[in-house]
Amino acid sequence: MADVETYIKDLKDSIIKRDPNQPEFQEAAFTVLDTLKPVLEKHPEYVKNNILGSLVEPERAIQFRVPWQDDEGNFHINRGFRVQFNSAIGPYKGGLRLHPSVNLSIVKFLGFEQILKNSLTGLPIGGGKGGSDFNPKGKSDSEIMRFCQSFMTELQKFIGPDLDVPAGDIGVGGREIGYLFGQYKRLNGFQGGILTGKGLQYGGSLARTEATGFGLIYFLNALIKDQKDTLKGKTVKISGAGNVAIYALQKAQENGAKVVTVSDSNGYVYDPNGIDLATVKQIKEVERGRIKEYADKISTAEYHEGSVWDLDINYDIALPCATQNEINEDQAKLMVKDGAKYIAEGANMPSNTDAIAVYKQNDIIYGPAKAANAGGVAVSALEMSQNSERLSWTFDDVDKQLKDIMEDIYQKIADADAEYGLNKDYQAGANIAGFEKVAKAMLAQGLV
Ligand SMILES: NC(=O)C1=CN([C@@H]2O[C@H](COP(=O)(O)OP(=O)(O)OC[C@H]3O[C@@H](n4cnc5c(N)ncnc54)[C@H](O)[C@@H]3O)[C@@H](O)[C@H]2O)C=CC1
Ligand SMILES: O=C(O)CCC(=O)C(=O)O
Repeated sequence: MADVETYIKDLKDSIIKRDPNQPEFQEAAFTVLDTLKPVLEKHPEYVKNNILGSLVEPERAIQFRVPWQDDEGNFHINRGFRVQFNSAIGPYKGGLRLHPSVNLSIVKFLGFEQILKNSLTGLPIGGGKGGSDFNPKGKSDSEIMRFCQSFMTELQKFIGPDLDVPAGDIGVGGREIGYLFGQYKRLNGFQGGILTGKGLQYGGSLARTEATGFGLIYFLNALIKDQKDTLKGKTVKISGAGNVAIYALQKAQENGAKVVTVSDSNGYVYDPNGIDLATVKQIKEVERGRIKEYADKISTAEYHEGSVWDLDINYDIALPCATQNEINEDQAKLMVKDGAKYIAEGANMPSNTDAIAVYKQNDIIYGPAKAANAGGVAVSALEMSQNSERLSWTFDDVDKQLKDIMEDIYQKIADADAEYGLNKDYQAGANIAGFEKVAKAMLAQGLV
């Protein structure tokens, strides 16, 4: 049997050889492989049974054509994906992303992260992810509807309430889930459990809209409390102005923090008086506008093109809630210079590998995405439970369960950190705690 170092190195080499053009997937997989070394030392059976070899290879990766017609009658062809990565502990579960950057590498990195994230929730859900390189920006409602109908016409062959349950991600919110659900129903009849993030009138869960952002703050609170500190009075930078960012902003403010930035892919607003939540909701949720418009409405705010992580101000907490690799090494160094003490990731893989090294070298306490943003998928799993029992729970009931789950996730990763002597390396703690449950299930189920 290979020693652990050689085993990991051979696995990385085989990933590079098989998938040379998948940098995002390599980044996600290599980070996990590197942090699992202490578990493999303790559990040689995982090496003997090549559990990690199975973990990094999706059970199934589906790619399909998505034809749709725009309002002027032109024909377009996009590419759709669903990667069903791992079903060891439950049906595949994870969102759908609509963004021009979507390709197999991005869907695989997201699906891979989802395996360990879903495991951390303690709920019976496996990992998957999907999406398309369709760009929803500037499209009319009818174009979005026609695209979603075409996408679901193909996707419906591969999903089911006990098989694979997609949800939203970048570019997929309540409107898109509604169109996707409608098309599924037209083809197969009403089956509430085939998607989550549904409207409240047809099987959605209260608090799913808020779940990822609220969950991020529940997680952050647990982490900060453990450092004998508090969120109250802290200055916070948030990136993004979508679903995750908006509800992180709301809950951070409810906890007495001052959030001074939000952003989109064009630029960011900095409001030293604190961002006005209602204005952001109006621009992004109602008008579907650009964040630049915030500065037209609020006189204390400045708008700048570019990345919010290049803004040089003193602050305490970073909450990246936009997209992958939005923070690089130099931006992480600026974070250190600006006095930030904590980072908790609302987006998936927003910090690149070099940025994470800077956090660790400078004692910035780092809450990694797969733990910090697990609230969305956790409430999705609660939506699945409500669909199965044909009941709807109250907002407070779901919110309370969400809070408990996020605190439990923090405890699991802190315990793993302590057990393996990781010295507050919560990234390794999250990977280890998420992996152990999946690995035990995979081992029990044999070579499948
Ligand atoms: N919606 C959910 O329940 C969950 C989402 N996430 C992750 O959170 C992140 C945000 O997702 P959502 O808020 O759902 O999407 P969304 O579509 O509602 O919002 C995305 C936001 O990020 C901004 N953005 C996109 N690309 C950007 C770029 N290159 N630079 C700066 N800003 C950019 C957009 O302008 C928008 O404000 C993603 O990484 C997603 O995978 C993670 C867990 C659950
Ligand atoms: O709610 C879900 O199933 C999707 C959540 C998701 O895509 C994520 O956690 O990144």
